[in-house]
Amino acid sequence: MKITAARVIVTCPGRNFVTLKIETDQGVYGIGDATLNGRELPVVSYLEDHVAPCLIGMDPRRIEDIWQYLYRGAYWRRGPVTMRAIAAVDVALWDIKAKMAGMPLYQLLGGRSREGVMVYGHANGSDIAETVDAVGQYIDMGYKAIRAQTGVPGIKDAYGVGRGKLYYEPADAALPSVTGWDTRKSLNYVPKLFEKLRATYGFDHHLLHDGHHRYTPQEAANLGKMLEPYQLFWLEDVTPAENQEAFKLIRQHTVTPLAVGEIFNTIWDAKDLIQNQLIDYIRATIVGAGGVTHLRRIADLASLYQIRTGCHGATDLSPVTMGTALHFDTWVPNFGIQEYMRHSEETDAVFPHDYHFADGELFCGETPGHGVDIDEALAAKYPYKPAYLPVARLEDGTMWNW
Ligand SMILES: O=C(O)C(=O)C[C@H](O)[C@H](O)CO
Ligand SMILES: [Mg+2]
Repeated sequence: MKITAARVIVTCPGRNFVTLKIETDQGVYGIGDATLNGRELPVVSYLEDHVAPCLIGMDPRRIEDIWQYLYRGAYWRRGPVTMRAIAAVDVALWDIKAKMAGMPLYQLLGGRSREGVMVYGHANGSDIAETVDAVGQYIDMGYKAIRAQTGVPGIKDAYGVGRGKLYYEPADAALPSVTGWDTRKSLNYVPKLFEKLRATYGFDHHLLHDGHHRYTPQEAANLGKMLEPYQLFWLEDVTPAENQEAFKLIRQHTVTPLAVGEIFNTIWDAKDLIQNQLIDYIRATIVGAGGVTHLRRIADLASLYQIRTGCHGATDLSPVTMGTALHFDTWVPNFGIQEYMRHSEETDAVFPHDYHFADGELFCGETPGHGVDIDEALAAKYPYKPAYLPVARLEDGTMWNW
């Protein structure tokens, strides 16, 4: 069996997606996602110019060997561009293998560990009152877990506060828009949101919050401590994770569970945090961390330390990643939760899929493969449109972490 073509499809049904389609001499094809939000085109070139020529003629059943060929063979290891390209190939090959086996992907991984996959949705508002209402709407829709982000008086466009309730999309401008940040104002305001949420809805639902890399380790520890009475499911990316020693300080001061990893690319980014038990949830996902083959290794390492998975699932991860992640989540023994930001109707139409939402959970389908396809004719109607993530500045103009 041989790979005959590896084509990259770029489409923008409301936002940009980069998709790889691998075709074989037996008529079976596989689909993988390679989207890198705000920096899409280098991955297109990496795949078209440097990966596709090597794949032609290879045996698509040799998933592990092809993964090692692309990882070791590039010499230049790791990084978001390389690892997204590898992820796209890996997912397309798992799709092919599962289709050939006539099985849904989770069966090849080891079979079902659970029926549905608990997801969390994004509730946001411009202030506490609006965010409390938004959380109520998610509770009414059946969600068991909700991430709450509020605008903060005096901060321009705080992270996580979108315009619509269900379809938040941060990459919204042809050049990066400038948002604001003020740690003092945020530390004064965010705990009040969770106080109000628990007073309004009680403690039956899981609540989550994303610090989006904004706080220093000391401020992060302070926030974690202030949030303890509200029993969060997790506090995410509360400080940047380049210096992983920083998490020791946070850990010493708070029992609020910590989640990190949506920007991690490999097991090497996560290894020290996992082995030192400095986090509770690992957020790496299929498209970011080298596909199913590599994410499985990260999850297995995490399981040794009772750390659970919480795959990134923002809208910049295409339905191909979401579908594949759901098969992964259905199998992985140390599953924690899956992020679920809904895609727009246009995106769902370009990527027909068999997963569905019910009662706060997502369910992968039983179609052989990962269950997500691409309608190429429809995709062609939505050409690539430059879109950037915002940047953040402090009041005095200093650049900060968005
Ligand atoms: O979903 C989250 O937790 C995020 O932090 C979303 C990211 O900002 C988004 O995926 C960046 O492209
Ligand atoms: Mg996040």
